[in-house]
Amino acid sequence: MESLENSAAAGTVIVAIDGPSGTGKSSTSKAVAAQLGLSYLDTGAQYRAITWWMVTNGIDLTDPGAIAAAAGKPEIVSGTDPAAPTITVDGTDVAGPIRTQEVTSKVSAVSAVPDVRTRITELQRSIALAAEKGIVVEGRDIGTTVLPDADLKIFLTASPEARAARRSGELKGADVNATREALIKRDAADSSRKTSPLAKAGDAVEVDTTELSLQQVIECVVTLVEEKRAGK
Ligand SMILES: Nc1ncnc2c1ncn2[C@@H]1O[C@H](COP(=O)(O)OP(=O)(O)O)[C@@H](O)[C@H]1O
Ligand SMILES: Nc1ccn([C@H]2C[C@H](O)[C@@H](COP(=O)(O)OP(=O)(O)O)O2)c(=O)n1
Repeated sequence: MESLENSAAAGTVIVAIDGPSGTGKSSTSKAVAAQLGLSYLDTGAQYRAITWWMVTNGIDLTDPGAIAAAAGKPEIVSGTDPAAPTITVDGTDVAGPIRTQEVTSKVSAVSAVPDVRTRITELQRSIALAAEKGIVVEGRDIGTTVLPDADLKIFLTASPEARAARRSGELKGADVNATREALIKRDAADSSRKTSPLAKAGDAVEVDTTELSLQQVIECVVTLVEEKRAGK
């Protein structure tokens, strides 16, 4: 891999934002990238896209060997404009289909398979290297594994209750308790997998968003990026 420090030296900034589901990673990352003129990458969307392809192609998702054998097949392309992020699989726009309940319930099993992670991690690093002005990359293992040399690492947290309330607000009519249980189950799977689990990097700044508005979280992260840029 070409050193990501080269791009940082050229005046770009690489920001890694990790955390569990519903902590505000996507909304915060998109807004921070837009405000600072940076690219934006939703790595969860990539894991969802490969999961959608496996479901659509009838891969047995109870068999890690079958998942690994198919991991290299789909071509996943992410558009990194924070104002209009896109995701395609073999040229098909999958922005809608990757958000279904079926994909959400299966994505942890697919993303736990090492061959899937190797492939998607390579893709993520090449996208980060290509970002001329820098990039905000959000996910679960960005600060720990994908971009360990990121200029700034943020780890967002929030209580399960706050996260479930936010998510069920999005899924109209969804039961908050059921949403909460599903979130906790997915976080546990993502945190306990052997390869590159959801984890806070030792040098990440933790921001508890439970009592903060989205605007407050955005301002906090923008300030941290500006401080980094100013060399503080
Ligand atoms: N600090 C916050 N306060 C209230 N709602 C928030 C906050 N941060 C995000 N949200 C809302 O919660 C939902 C989930 O946020 P999202 O950014 O998708 O989280 P994640 O990417 O971590 O899963 C969205 O509807 C978003 O608008
Ligand atoms: N860097 C990443 C990003 C996501 N994943 C996996 C684990 C997550 O449960 C799924 C979906 O991620 P996504 O960020 O879309 O999830 P939510 O927006 O929190 O619902 O992908 C991962 O393993 N590594």
